[in-house]
Amino acid sequence: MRRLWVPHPDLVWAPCWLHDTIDGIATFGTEEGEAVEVAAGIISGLEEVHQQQVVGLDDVCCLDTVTKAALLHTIRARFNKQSVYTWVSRILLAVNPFQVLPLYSSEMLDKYRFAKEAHALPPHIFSIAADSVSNLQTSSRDQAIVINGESGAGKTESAKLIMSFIAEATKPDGAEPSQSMQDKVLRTNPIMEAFGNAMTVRNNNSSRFVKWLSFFALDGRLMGCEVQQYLLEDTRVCSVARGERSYHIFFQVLQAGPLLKELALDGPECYSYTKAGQLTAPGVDDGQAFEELQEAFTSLGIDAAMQVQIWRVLGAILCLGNCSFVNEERQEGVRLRDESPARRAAELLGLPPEELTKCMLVRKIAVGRELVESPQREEQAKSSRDSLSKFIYARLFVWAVNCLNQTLKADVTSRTKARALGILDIVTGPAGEPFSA
Ligand SMILES: Nc1ncnc2c1ncn2[C@@H]1O[C@H](COP(=O)(O)OP(=O)(O)OP(=O)(O)O)[C@@H](O)[C@H]1O
Repeated sequence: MRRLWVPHPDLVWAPCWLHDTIDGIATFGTEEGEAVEVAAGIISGLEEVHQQQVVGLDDVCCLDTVTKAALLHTIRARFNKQSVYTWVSRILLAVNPFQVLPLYSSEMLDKYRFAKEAHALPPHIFSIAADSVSNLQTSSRDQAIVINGESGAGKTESAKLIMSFIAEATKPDGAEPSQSMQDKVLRTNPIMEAFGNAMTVRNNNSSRFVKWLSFFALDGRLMGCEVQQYLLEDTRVCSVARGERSYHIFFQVLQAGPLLKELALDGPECYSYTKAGQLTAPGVDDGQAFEELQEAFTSLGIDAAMQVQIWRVLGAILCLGNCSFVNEERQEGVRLRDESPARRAAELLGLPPEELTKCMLVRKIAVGRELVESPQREEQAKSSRDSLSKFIYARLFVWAVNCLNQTLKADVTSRTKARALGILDIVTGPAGEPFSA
């Protein structure tokens, strides 16, 4: 009986046995006994199934004949056995299991860490990490890992697993975990996620920026690390699509009762920027995340007083979002409908309220060498308000990243001699289009 790759409504391609062809209709049967009918005319264009293509080989490049169907089925057959990783030569394909699998224990980490040839072991994210660490230690060349996929594919989780591996594999013997550079590196995660992640319809903890992380190692020891962020989706500060949420950090701050009292802030249902979207994100515990964020800041040298300054800036952005405008009577321009949100925003930022208000109500135009002020219309005032909020948020994010880098940086002499290992976490669209903010 012939066995062919047949178009399937759910599986896209399925390996099927040809049973019969009657009146121009070919009837196939899947391995599970499901009947699949296709027009007999297409049979001549279908590929033969080779046994090797259905067993779920570790490496797609070991297939004698690689077709889209064979590639897809290999990954599917492996996934069904809870093997979420597959090699394509030295590229690792990872399928998000959306469940905790027993794949990342310390025993597993050690298995890859101490293997002579990690690539010879079953495909695993630790194998990629082990390879790059070993190359970092033995070769004179810098290393880079590119993690790429759609939103929700598991890039951030993969990056975190690689970071944990690197932290463990480069830890000096006997180092106190809580004081080590390794621990500091891992502590960047809650901070980057609080400022740069948000709930979207595809992922409740979606990174809304591109992250480049560089580790610097000298003689196999981690000397420092640097985080760079690009293309933060700043529009999310002011507006979100249906079913989505603004950045986690706003909701983390707004759930902290005593802090709200201290800063005279209210819950997320009281601010235009937060109430425009979802107030909670399933699976995201804002309270716990806020505790982790505070611990991370503290351990990276950003003390409680500085943290309050950060919460004040965030509070100010929320208050700015509550500013609305009405047309002036009998003259051009608009005024604030209610002055209290702008006044509160100014207080939190430590600015004169009239200066902050002017940024929204008045436009400055350069005429020759002079700056001329002209009153704004309502839409223009709203746009200025939102631009200001986005600008402040983006600057705060940059500032937080710079603070992390100050704590994590290797000194210049060791850095010039050190080798670098970079990790790029970048999203692509469904058809592999590059990211755009
Ligand atoms: N290896 C894994 N094991 C278990 N669950 C995982 C794994 N990878 C991802 N997930 C689950 O999938 C969710 C989405 O993963 P992740 O945030 O890493 O996606 P992403 O590709 O970074 O998305 P985005 O581009 O939107 O940031 C995680 O919150 C987690 O629940």
